[in-house]
Amino acid sequence: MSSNTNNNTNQAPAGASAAAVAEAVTEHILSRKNSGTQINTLPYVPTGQNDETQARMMQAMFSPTSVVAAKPTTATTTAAAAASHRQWHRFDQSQIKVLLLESVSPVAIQTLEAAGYQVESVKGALSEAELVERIQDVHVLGIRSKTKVTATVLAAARRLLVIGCFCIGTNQVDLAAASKRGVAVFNSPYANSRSVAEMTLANIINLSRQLGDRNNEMHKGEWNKVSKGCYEVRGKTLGIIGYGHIGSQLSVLAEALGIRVVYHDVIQIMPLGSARQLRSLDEVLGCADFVTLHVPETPDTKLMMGVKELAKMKKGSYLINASRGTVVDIDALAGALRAGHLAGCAVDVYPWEPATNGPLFESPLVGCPNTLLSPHIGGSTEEAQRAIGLEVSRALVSWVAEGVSFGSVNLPGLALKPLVPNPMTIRVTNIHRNVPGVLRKINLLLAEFNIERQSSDSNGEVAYLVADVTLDQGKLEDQLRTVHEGISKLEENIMVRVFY
Ligand SMILES: NC(=O)c1ccc[n+]([C@@H]2O[C@H](COP(=O)([O-])OP(=O)(O)OC[C@H]3O[C@@H](n4cnc5c(N)ncnc54)[C@H](O)[C@@H]3O)[C@@H](O)[C@H]2O)c1
Ligand SMILES: O=C(O)[C@H](O)COP(=O)(O)O
Repeated sequence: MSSNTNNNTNQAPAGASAAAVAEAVTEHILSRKNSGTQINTLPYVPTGQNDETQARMMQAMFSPTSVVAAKPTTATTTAAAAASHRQWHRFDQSQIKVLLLESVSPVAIQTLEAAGYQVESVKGALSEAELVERIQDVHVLGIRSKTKVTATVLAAARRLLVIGCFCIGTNQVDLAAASKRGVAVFNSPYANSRSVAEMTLANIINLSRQLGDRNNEMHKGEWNKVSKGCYEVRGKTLGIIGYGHIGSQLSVLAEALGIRVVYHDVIQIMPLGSARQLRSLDEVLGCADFVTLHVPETPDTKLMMGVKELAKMKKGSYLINASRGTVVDIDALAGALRAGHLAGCAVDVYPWEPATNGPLFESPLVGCPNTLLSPHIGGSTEEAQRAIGLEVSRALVSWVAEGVSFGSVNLPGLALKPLVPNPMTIRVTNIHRNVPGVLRKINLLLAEFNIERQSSDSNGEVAYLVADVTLDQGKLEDQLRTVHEGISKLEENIMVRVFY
């Protein structure tokens, strides 16, 4: 294998400095993005190259379209395999850079460090401009609900392979832009559902007994023993909007207290216990003593509780919002509370939330009667954060190290068997545009080898294919190159990675 194996036209000339090499690679990536053409760099690096070539090829290797990962060394790897792999500059897990924001659980840091990655953890969220600056060399980004990953951020994320949302919601990520760039997004779909359901139940009882107001008075030294306007929750009606993981969990807990449960959801969902699905939001608003929101942030749920909807709620009823701040018109809610139409509210999420802890919160709800405000802590329990930390960090490692997309919220989820422990078997993974004929082109490239297994699935505009392919003894280098280059050059290609 000659030292001039990288035949991309934008590569730095021989003898170029490390800085020039980095520039050349950057330029190459930009030109690809601008022109829509595909990167044609060789991601695997033959040994025995001079430092410059190594540096250049490492740069190429860590561009997002051409990472090649090696199988982690396992007990089953034979000496022959090791010898064979020694011909190549292996993908080094310690090169993977992880940026975690918003105080992600320490258990996630441990998992990612155990995988060999370089992990940087930041307490708060970052603004778009800060993230654009920080993300350029990052392969793995971990966030919670606050950090917005916009198309602009993604455009700056030249090396990004994956985003982990260490929470349920994924509305903070431009999922379509991520898919188009071959960036997988994972979340934790239900590890904090129970925590939110329990807090909502606590809020229902607290509102019904005006415990927030009594607590505030006592802290000011005021003894105010009253029963007027305070009720048991037994026999009252709870209206749940969004009967998903959280809504249905709450339904069960509430019925155990003797609360009647009705719900509204855009899809037909089997009621748990004695709960009843009503036909419309209005029907729920008209009969519930407590209305609680558990919908995702979507164009349809934006301001779904506005002036009109609040007016349709029963006089003296209560509203609880632990979903997303955009779902409720917060000025209208403050108006309904001050006018005495609503008897109270509990709010955990806001249209604007501070990026860090500190005395930064402002809201029209401050000072409203019987109003319980919490700083977006519905899912913030030790149990939930630990479970989320483990679940998401494991998904990130499986994606980076083996191309496993199962559980991805933006790419088709393929549950894959582990890599075959055969030194000649490689795993080819390819994200491509979902257009007619593309699978035929890929399979033409793979056809001359033994395909051990293959899966593919599509998800609107994007499809994902994984093939475990056994190459021929002694021809690994050439065949790897043929497969990688061939797929890279396809006009439908978004991202190709080969694991060996
Ligand atoms: N406060 C917190 O800390 C916290 C924690 C976890 C989740 N959340 C928020 O709660 C939301 C719900 O979580 P989940 O796990 O129950 O989600 P889920 O996806 O399991 O359930 C959401 C339900 O809402 C329904 N829905 C969607 N649009 C609707 C509409 N317009 N009208 C009625 N129903 C609609 C869906 O069909 C689904 O059944 C999350 O998307 C997240 O934004 C907040
Ligand atoms: O989407 C979620 O899971 C909740 O809103 C919790 O978000 P957080 O991790 O930022 O507290």
